[in-house]
Amino acid sequence: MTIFLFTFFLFRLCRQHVYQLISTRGEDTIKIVTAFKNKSINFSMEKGNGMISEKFLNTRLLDIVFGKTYSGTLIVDHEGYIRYISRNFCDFLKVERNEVIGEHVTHTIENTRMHLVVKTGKAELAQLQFLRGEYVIANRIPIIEDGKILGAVGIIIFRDLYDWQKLNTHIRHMLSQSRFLLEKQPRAAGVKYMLNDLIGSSRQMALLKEKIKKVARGDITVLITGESGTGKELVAHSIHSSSDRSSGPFIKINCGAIPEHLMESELFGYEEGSFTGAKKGGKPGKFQAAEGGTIFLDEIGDMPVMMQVKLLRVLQEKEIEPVGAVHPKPIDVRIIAATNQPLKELVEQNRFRKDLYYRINAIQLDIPPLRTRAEDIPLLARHFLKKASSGLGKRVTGFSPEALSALEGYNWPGNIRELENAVHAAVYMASSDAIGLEDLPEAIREHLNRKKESSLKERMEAAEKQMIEEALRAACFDKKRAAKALGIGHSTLYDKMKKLRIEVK
Ligand SMILES: Nc1ncnc2c1ncn2[C@@H]1O[C@H](COP(=O)(O)OP(=O)(O)OP(=O)(O)O)[C@@H](O)[C@H]1O
Repeated sequence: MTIFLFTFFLFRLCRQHVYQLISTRGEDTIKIVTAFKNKSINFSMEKGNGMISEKFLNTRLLDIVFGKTYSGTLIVDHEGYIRYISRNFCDFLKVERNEVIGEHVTHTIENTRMHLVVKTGKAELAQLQFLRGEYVIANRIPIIEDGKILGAVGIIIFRDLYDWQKLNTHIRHMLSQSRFLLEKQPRAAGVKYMLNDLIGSSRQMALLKEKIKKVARGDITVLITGESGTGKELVAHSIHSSSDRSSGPFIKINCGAIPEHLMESELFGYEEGSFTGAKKGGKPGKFQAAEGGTIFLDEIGDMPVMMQVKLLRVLQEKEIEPVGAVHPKPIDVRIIAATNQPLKELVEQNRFRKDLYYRINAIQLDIPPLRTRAEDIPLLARHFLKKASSGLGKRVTGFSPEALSALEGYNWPGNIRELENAVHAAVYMASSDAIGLEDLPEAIREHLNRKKESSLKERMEAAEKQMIEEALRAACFDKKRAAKALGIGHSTLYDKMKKLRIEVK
């Protein structure tokens, strides 16, 4: 609602300008006929060839109309060349007007889309634009006469810098609030993701989604395995939100992050007076908080052995024993566990209880590392690009082919988390609407360079091998003659044949 009102306010502000222009009818230069009704401005010129030129723009008049407002105005012609720019816009951009008139808009204004609006003929209203390190609100309206695009008017809204910074903070806050509300509304406590949030079209991902749907139905304990950053937590959320418990809570515990001496009370709660410093009335634990829902035990491999015994009891008896309680309490909670450690090896090293391992391992969902499903990378990268660009209010809409192929060729030791962070950082760095190779993190570019170097080396070796084999054949496999024909010494030929694994029967 707040965003709507805000946008409406900006919209009115721009409309006001256009009406001011309309009221200037009768000037011998431009007659502006209609305004925002069709999301475009129709200019009708009393003189001229239908193209916008300085001759037909009364700069003085436009300065009077636009000069004293809190918005910057720009007019480009049908090719995107600047024909008019208001003084306050020049001040904001820190450019001289006479230097930018006649320049292409892309040379003067970062992240502009005016040159695209004159191509599409479609208005873009109340868009966030990142300009000189700040967000501005931009309205870009094509100028159309008799169905022909003559140019476009761009209006950016700003006040003085201090006011603008306040507005900027306000917008960021509103954006994060609206996202938070949208995401939160349909989901139960603690639930962040649904099955649809699991992006990936590879065969492995399709199988995984099928398995999630199957296991979601019952109450059976599930063990999710996979390298760090592959999406184990996301899968746990998806199981919960696809299950009959989806309206119940989803409680996550990181078993590696809770100090051992606090774990029991954290998980099962405590009764009043059970230890010095215990709260009056006691305190419920995470299991009680998850009643009717799901508890997600992340990094279960890090759970202390003593706690493993207690957890096994919960699984078998479906009851918990809060610290200091006289009687156990029944509990209705589904358990999902996850680990990136080889639990079987931990069992062999007596660091994980065998009975608990068999109890939780009945259904195991293994998430494959990203490097084994490169076909998911473009889809994921575009998903994270959309997320990052809307979060940062920056219009970055795609990847250059080189950048995309570098992402596909990288080995992603940090898996999807690393890809998400890489795309986020690249959106920050991007200076056009497509992420280029130069915007990607150094690790990815270095990996690409190493691959290029090694492929050059491989190709050189292959060519060398071919030449030696040909020389050997031509010399009827007489090595001395072949070496002479190649212009190298006898022993050098031997070394090369050994290195390149060339065998002569
Ligand atoms: N298939 C996917 N589609 C979209 N986003 C994903 C996918 N898998 C993982 N992510 C995102 O990647 C990030 C890491 O995922 P998550 O925390 O679930 O990984 P994890 O395996 O639990 O990691 P760790 O073992 O380090 O705890 C999260 O931001 C998550 O939203």
